[in-house]
Amino acid sequence: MSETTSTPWPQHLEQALAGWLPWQRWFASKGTPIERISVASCVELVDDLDEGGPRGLLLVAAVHFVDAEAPELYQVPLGIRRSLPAELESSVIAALDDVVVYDALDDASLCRVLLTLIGRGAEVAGVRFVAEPIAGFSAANRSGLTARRMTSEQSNTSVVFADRYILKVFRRLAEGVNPDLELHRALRQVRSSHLATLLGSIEGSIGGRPVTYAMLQTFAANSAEGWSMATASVRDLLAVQPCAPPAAGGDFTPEAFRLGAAVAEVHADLATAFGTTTLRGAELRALSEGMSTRLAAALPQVPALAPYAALLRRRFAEVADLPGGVQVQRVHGDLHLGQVLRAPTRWLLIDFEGEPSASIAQRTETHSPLRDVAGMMRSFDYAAQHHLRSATPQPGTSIEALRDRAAEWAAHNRAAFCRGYADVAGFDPIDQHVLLTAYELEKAVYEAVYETRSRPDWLDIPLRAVRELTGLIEAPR
Ligand SMILES: Nc1ncnc2c1ncn2[C@@H]1O[C@H](COP(=O)(O)OP(=O)(O)O)[C@@H](O)[C@H]1O
Ligand SMILES: O=P(O)(O)O[C@H]1O[C@H](CO)[C@@H](O[C@H]2O[C@H](CO)[C@@H](O)[C@H](O)[C@H]2O)[C@H](O)[C@H]1O
Repeated sequence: MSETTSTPWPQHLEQALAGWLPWQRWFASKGTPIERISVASCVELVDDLDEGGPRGLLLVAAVHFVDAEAPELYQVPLGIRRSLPAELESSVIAALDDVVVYDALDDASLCRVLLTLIGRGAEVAGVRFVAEPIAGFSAANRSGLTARRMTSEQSNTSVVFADRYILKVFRRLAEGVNPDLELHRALRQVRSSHLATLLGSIEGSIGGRPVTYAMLQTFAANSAEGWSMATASVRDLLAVQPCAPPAAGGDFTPEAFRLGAAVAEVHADLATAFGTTTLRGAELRALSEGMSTRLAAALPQVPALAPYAALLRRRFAEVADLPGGVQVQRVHGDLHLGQVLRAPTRWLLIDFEGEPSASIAQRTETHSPLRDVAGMMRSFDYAAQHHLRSATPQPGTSIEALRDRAAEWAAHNRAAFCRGYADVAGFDPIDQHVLLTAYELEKAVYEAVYETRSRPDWLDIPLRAVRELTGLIEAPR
C-alpha cells in the first residue's frame, strides 16, 4: 500500500500512456497538440502478482499541452499482470519488461477491489473510500458479484456490479468535490425521490487540492433511458400515415408530462437543500452578459454561428431588462433526455456533473431552473431531428413533410413537459418566454461547440434551432 511514483517503470508508462490516452472516448481535448503525459500520482491498491493475480494501481495522468499552461488531469486505474487472460487482450496499454499493463476497469476482479474498499470505508495512501450511511450496504457480501463495464458512449467510465450497483469512475479530474457527488449527497438529505441512491465514493487530493475519483449508486435495473424512449416514439410516428403525435403508437406525451413533474420536484428539493436568491440590477445584467460572453467564446470555434451573432446578442440582452428579476438556485446543469431514466415506478435524474467542459467553479454556479427546462426543450428537438437524419420518405411524402411532423412531435412533448412542470411548480415555464428562449439559444450555442468537437455531422441540429429560435425560419409549434 504505497505511492509508486518513485518506482522506475512509470517513466516507460508515460510514453505508453501518450499512445493510448488521447484516443479514449473520455479524453476531452481531442485534436489539441500534446507536449507530453506525466504521472501526477499513483497509489497501489492491491498486489496479488506473486499469487498469479493482478496488481492494481489508481493512477492520475497529467496531460501537458503545447499551447496551454495548465495540464488536464485524467484518472487511469491500471491493472498489471504477468500474463493476461484472453478477455483482457484488447485492454492492453503497454507491455513492460515481464508484465503487461492494462485498463483496470475491464478487469472484474480489480473492479471488485474498488467496491470492497468502499464497503470497508478504507483509506489507502490518502485515497478515501467512503461508504455512505445506508442500511445494509457496508455489511453486504460483494465477493461474488459480476462486474461489467458499460459500453455506452460516456464522458466517464461506469462499471455495473450484478445489476445492483453502478460505480462511475470520473475520468477528467477537476479541483473540488464533483457536483455529481455533492448534489446527490445534498438531495439525499432532503429525501429527494427522483434519483438513484448514493452508496459511496472514492475521494482524495492531488497537490493538496480535493478531487473526486468515483461515485457508487444503486443500479436502476429494468429502467429505460429517456433518449431511447423518445427517439422510439418519433420513429413510430414517422412510420405511420400522417396523424397527430398523440394518435400514433408509442406516444411519449404522458411520459413527458411525468418527466416535467419529476424535474420540478428535483428543482424544489435543490431549492430546499441550497436555498434561492433573486438576481436584479447589476446581477441580472451579468447574467445577460455572461450569455453573450459564452457566445463570443463559441464563435471562433463554430464559424457557422457568425451570421446569427447579432440576433443572438439581442435575445440575450433582453434578459437584462426582465421585470421582477430572475430567481436562481443550484440546478442539474446539463439536463437532456440522456440524463433521465424511466425506472418502473418513476423518472430518475442522473449525472448532476454539469457541462463536462466547464470548471467545477462554473458548474456550481446558481442558475434559473429554466436553464434545465431549456436543456429538455432542446433535447425534444434533438430527438425529433435525430431520426430525420436517416429517415427515407415513403412514396407520396417528402422529407419536408417528415420534418414538419417531427417538429410537431417536439412541440407536443415540449408542451406536455411544461404542463407537468407547472403541475408541481405552480408556474408554466412557457410563460417565461424571454428567459426560456435565451437559455435555449445559449444551450444551442453550447451544442454547436459540442457537436463541432465531438460529432460534426450533428452540427446542423443546433444550427437549425438557432435559426428557428431567433425567428429566422418558422418553427412548427
Ligand atoms: N443509477 C443508474 N442506474 C442505471 N443506469 C444508470 C445509472 N446511472 C447511470 N446509468 C447509465 O449509465 C449511463 C452513463 O451515466 P452518466 O452518469 O450519464 O455518465 P457520464 O457522465 O459518463 O456520461 C447513463 O446513460 C445510463 O444509461
Ligand atoms: O451526457 P453528457 O454529460 O456527456 O453531455 C454531453 O453529451 C451529450 C451527447 O451525448 C450532449 O447532448 C446533446 O445530444 C443529446 C443526444 O445525443 C441530446 O439529447 C441533447 O439535448 C444535446 O444537448 C450534451 O449537450 C453534452 O454536454
